[in-house]
Amino acid sequence: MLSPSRVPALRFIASCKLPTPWGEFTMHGFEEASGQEHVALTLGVVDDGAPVLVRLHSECLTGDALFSLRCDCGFQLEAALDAIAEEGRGALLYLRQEGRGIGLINKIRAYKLQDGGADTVEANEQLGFPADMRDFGIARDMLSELGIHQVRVMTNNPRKLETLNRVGIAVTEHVPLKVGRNSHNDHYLNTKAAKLGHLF
Ligand SMILES: Nc1nc2c(ncn2[C@@H]2O[C@H](COP(=O)(O)OP(=O)(O)OP(=O)(O)O)[C@@H](O)[C@H]2O)c(=O)[nH]1
Ligand SMILES: [Zn+2]
Repeated sequence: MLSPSRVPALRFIASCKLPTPWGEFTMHGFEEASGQEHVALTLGVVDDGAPVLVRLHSECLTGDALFSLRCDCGFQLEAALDAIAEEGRGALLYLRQEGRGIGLINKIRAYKLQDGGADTVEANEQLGFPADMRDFGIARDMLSELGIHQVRVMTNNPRKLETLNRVGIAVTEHVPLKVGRNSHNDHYLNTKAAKLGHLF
């Protein structure tokens, strides 16, 4: 249950079935006051109080849908769905935070700067953005609405774990998600470890 004393950052809209190669998920739609939309996919019973295997996945159109090798996102998305399907229970929050929050067109601008030699953090900064604009706090309202209060989180990003604990979602386990390293994203992943604190 959401605390009555605070206004949720986003609102639950509707749920439907979503059959996939990994099984039949339920897809839940949410909307922020700004109009930004997010979805969660759940498999099995997730509101029984036991810790739930969860992935907070930030939108990456290029990696998730267009098979880009510049990052590890598509591989992580598949690995997370594999793990949830194997347990028969879990949740994937698909957060519409494209380009670490700067949006798709700005991510293309950032990629162009990286084509010219900047690293992923320098490119954001040259465009006038912080290295990472994402607020993972929005996951609290999605998880609360789904009846999930304890999570086992698949990520390499310690900021996701810290944020969930800070907003009152108990992280009972950190599950690393190290997949998809290749010659195109090797430098990018090393920069994330060195400058953004990712655990590899
Ligand atoms: N601005 C910018 N965004 C990027 C770049 N490469 C990937 N992204 C975005 O970064 C987000 C994914 O972040 P990652 O740092 O790969 O991973 P994470 O979500 O922090 O951590 P994990 O849970 O371990 O995946 C997605 O929104 C991508 O669109 C880049 O070079 N520049
Ligand atoms: Zn990506």
